[in-house]
Amino acid sequence: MPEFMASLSGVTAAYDGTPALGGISLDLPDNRIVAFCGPNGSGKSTALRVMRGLHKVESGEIAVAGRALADWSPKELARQVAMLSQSPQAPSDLTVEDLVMMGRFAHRGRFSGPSAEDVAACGTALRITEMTELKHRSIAQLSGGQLQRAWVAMTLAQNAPRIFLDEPTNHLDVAHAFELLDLIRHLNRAENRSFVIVLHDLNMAMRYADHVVLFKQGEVAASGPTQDVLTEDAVSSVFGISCRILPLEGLERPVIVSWGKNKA
Ligand SMILES: Nc1ncnc2c1ncn2[C@@H]1O[C@H](COP(=O)(O)OP(=O)(O)OP(=O)(O)O)[C@@H](O)[C@H]1O
Repeated sequence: MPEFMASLSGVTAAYDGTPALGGISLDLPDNRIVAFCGPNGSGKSTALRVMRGLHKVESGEIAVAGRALADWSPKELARQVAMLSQSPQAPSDLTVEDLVMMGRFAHRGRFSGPSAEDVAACGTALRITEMTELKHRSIAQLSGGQLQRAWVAMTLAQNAPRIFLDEPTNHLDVAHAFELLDLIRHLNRAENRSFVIVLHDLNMAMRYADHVVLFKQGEVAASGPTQDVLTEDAVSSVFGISCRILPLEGLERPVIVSWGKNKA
């Protein structure tokens, strides 16, 4: 088993010549929940996309599961890493069940129908995301949070050992956000699946992540075990806000309290 689910060395990336990643180096531990945190536009999504081979790097090296990204075939990589991007698109007349079945593309032959294994994987993904009752509904007729859960189900149906999720709690109410993160923790602890999750809620990152990468302006400001990275100084300096990190009785990890840019 590889030590790192992904390693980046001196990776630069750009959009139409404008830099988005300025030479980042990272080793992301395998079998862990890794959170990417940082301000808007700091490079979190771009880092995920280059790690999944969806955006070309300008320079630098990337390895996934101990093997250079360029050495994976697209289908092999899809079996290895499932990714949910921030604003995924699909035809609106698809049903939830059709969408989730799309997650099985890496396991299916070009002209073959779904196998018993495909059907079982989709059934499990629908059940664990609580979408079974809505499986016949068209995706155009879902609420924002239901649609997000349908996309998460599609990503989980891929049954990849490594899963990248870009803001998976988008549109979810607080209870469903906790449920999703509990599910991620269960899939990590019970099935050894590795996750990289982009999270804006620092308290969610504090509670659920084993490892945090803090991005700032296309650079890595800090990367390491959650409580070593999410310190008052680091959060204040990366986000430009005042905060305190306080223990709360009954919780294993402390909570981050911020009152914005002003001093108390
Ligand atoms: N498709 C694109 N075309 C041009 N520039 C882009 C594109 N996507 C991102 N960028 C730019 O690249 C930089 C990094 O963006 P990225 O989406 O990686 O940041 P992020 O940390 O994920 O942001 P957010 O928290 O807002 O989702 C930003 O300056 C952004 O404007």
